[in-house]
Amino acid sequence: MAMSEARFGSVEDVADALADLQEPDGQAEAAARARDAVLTKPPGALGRLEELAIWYAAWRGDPRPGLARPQIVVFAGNHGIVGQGVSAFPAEVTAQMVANFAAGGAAINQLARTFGASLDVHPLDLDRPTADFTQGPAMSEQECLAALSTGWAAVADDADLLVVGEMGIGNTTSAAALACALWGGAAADWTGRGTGLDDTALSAKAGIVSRGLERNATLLGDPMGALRAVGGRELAAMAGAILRARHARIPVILDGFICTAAASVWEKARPGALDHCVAGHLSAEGGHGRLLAAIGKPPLLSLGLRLGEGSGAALAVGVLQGALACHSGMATFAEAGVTDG
Ligand SMILES: O=C(O)c1ccc[n+]([C@@H]2O[C@H](COP(=O)([O-])O)[C@@H](O)[C@H]2O)c1
Ligand SMILES: Cc1cc2nc[nH]c2cc1C
Repeated sequence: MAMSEARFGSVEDVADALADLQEPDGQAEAAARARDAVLTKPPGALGRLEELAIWYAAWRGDPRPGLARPQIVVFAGNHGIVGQGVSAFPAEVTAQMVANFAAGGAAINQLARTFGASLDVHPLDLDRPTADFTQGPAMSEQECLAALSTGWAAVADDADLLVVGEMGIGNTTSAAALACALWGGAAADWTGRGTGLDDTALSAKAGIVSRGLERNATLLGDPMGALRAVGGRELAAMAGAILRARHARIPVILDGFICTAAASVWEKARPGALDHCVAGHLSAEGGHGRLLAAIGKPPLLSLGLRLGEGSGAALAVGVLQGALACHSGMATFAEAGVTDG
């Protein structure tokens, strides 16, 4: 993308976008709630599906919505921190998995097809990893803005649901550092096994997260500064896509630990900025539960997944499809001639 086309040329552009957020449609929400109350079921019997459908109706401005064009976008990035031995897999797997996505062989390809979602994959400068954040900031301001802009541009205007996912060997280390910078606590609270570290490597990883936070301390007071200091290109791109979705009133299903860490930059900068998002699932990555609690989002699913790629969120698309099929398709008590309770 030419620089002149980039959505974010400066940090001020990002602050402006965050200051100017769309809100849900209160009338559609009230009408959806009224409809939910007269559907042929005991009140509340569809549990969290009911609030889920009403939430979606409010963001779409339609009290009886369908879900026709779910879009999954996966961003891939490489991380200098991998040189410190923080992953069970080598950095080359990031590009190899991008090839696997293109060939249709990854889990997310199967899940996208299962739930009728489009799938776009954006590799971000894979042959130019971010800097090792124990040595200095992972990204320059311009690198971070370029990745945010790529994410912003990746969202289809006519999508009616967005799932953002990622692929990036080493990115659970970045996500742990970002979560710790934003939400406080000890590095070990946020550090998990990623692709499968043993106990020794896990405690070394927490030490590396801690060193990275000390090294970048001057940048961490500001959420955007934290994103560029210890994040990565795919994290910034996910954040850009999530912000664009808010501007287009496209509801978002968040995926696992890395996706949630990236999204939480906006929640920290402006509480409520993620009101258009739900948490798709609870990842097995240590720290994800704590992070979901920090942003106040209970997960829809808890299946022990720790894959990334948007996989947990893609499964939750099926839950939302079910919620909307019931909400928009069920008969009312009056229509069905069923006696109200
Ligand atoms: O989504 C999650 O919660 C999640 C948890 C653990 C690992 N991952 C995936 O595994 C990769 C990062 O793991 P690691 O060990 O290389 O930091 C990256 O490609 C992620 O998509 C993803
Ligand atoms: C094989 C593999 C597939 C992945 N998909 C998302 N993260 C991943 C990490 C690895 C190692």
